[in-house]
Amino acid sequence: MIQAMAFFNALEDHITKNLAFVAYRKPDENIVKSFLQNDTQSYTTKDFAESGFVFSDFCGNKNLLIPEDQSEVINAEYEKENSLNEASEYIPEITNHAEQKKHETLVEKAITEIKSGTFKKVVLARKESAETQLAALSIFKNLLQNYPKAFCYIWSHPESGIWIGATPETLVKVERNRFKTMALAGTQAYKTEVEEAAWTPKEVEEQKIVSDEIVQKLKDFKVAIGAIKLTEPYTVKAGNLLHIRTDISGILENDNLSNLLESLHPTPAVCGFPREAAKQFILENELSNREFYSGFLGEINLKQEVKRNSNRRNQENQAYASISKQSQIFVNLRCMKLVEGKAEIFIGGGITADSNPTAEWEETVNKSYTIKSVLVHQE
Ligand SMILES: C=C(O[C@@H]1C=C(C(=O)O)C=C[C@H]1O)C(=O)O
Repeated sequence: MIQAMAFFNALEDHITKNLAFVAYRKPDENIVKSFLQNDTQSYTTKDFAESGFVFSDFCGNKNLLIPEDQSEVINAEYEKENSLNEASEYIPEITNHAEQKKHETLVEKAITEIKSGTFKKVVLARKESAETQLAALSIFKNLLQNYPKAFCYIWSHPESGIWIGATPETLVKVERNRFKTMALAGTQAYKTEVEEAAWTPKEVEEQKIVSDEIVQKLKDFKVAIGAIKLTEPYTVKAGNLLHIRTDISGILENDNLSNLLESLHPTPAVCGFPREAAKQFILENELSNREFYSGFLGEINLKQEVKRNSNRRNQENQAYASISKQSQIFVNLRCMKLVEGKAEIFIGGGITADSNPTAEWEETVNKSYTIKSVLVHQE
C-alpha cells in the first residue's frame, strides 16, 4: 500500500509517457488499485486464460489486456475528501432538438421492427460530446467521490485512448468455482426512495427479458453444474438513477472463462433479445460506433489468498490459506472517452414494443448526468 498522492503521481507519469495503465476502485471499497504496464507493447487476450486486466469492445473484436506479469501493481487507500455532490444536482443544459429527433426516429424504427417480430428488445445508444476543462485524473477522482457504490475506473492505452467510467453493472464475478452475475435493467430518475419506487409493466418486462435470457444462455453454453439461483427482482440506486436488479449465481462446470464470457456478453441489458437480431440492428442503425462502450472490463484470473476454516480433525490450524484465481468483470456503462479536452459520453436504453420515443430520449439524458456532473470542478 502506498500514499494516495504517490499513487496518483504514478498514474500521471504513465499518462505523460503514453504507457498503458488502468486504475480502479471496486463498489463499496476504499482501495484504489492500478496496473501500470512497464513496456510499450500492445497486448490482447487470446482466450481469457491470462492474468491481468482486460478491456473489451462491444463487438468482441478488440480484447486489450494489461498483463499482470508486464506491470507494476500498486494500491492506495482513498478516502472521501469532500461532501458528495449528487449527480442530480447537475443543471440540465438546453435540449439539443436535432439530436433528440434523430434518437426518437431510431427508436421508432426499432419499435416497428419489434412489432413485426424481428426481435423483442433492443438497446439503442447514442454519443454526446461535452466540453471539459478537467484533466483525466481529476475526472476520475470526482467519480471516486461521487459514486462509492459503482465500479469507478480510468483506462489509458495507446490503442483505445483514455476511457473513464462509473458502472453499476457486474458482468460476472468468479471466485474459485462459483460465479455471480446480475440482470440490471429498467431506469427511472431517483426521486423516490428505493423502497418506494414503483415500476411500470414495461420496465418489469424489460428487466425480466434480461434475467430469463441470462439463465437461458448459461444453460445453452453449459456453464453451470446444478441449479442456477436467482433472487427476486429488487430496486437499486445508481447515482441519480434507479434500476431493477436480479442477482444470479451458481457453480461453474469448469474454469473456462472464455466460454462463460461468451455465454453472457452481450446481455440483453446492453444488446437485446434475441441477441443476434438485436446486435445486427444496432450495428446497422446506431449513428455512432460504440467502441468500448457496453463492452466489458476487469480483472481476470488474479491469484487470491482465500482463508478457509480447518476441518475438525485439524484443530491446531484454525484456518489455512489456499491460493485460488478470481475474476471480476464489469459492463462498460456510464462511461466516456476523453478526446482533446472533450468528453464523448455514451448512453443507451432498452427499447420494447411499449417504449415511448420521447421517454427513451429523456432516459438517455438522465443517464448522461452520471458523467456530465463530474466534468466540472468540485469544491
Ligand atoms: C445501456 C445502459 O444501461 C443499461 C440499460 C438500462 C435500461 O435500459 O434501463 C439500465 C441499466 C443498464 O443495464 C447505459 O447506461 O448506457
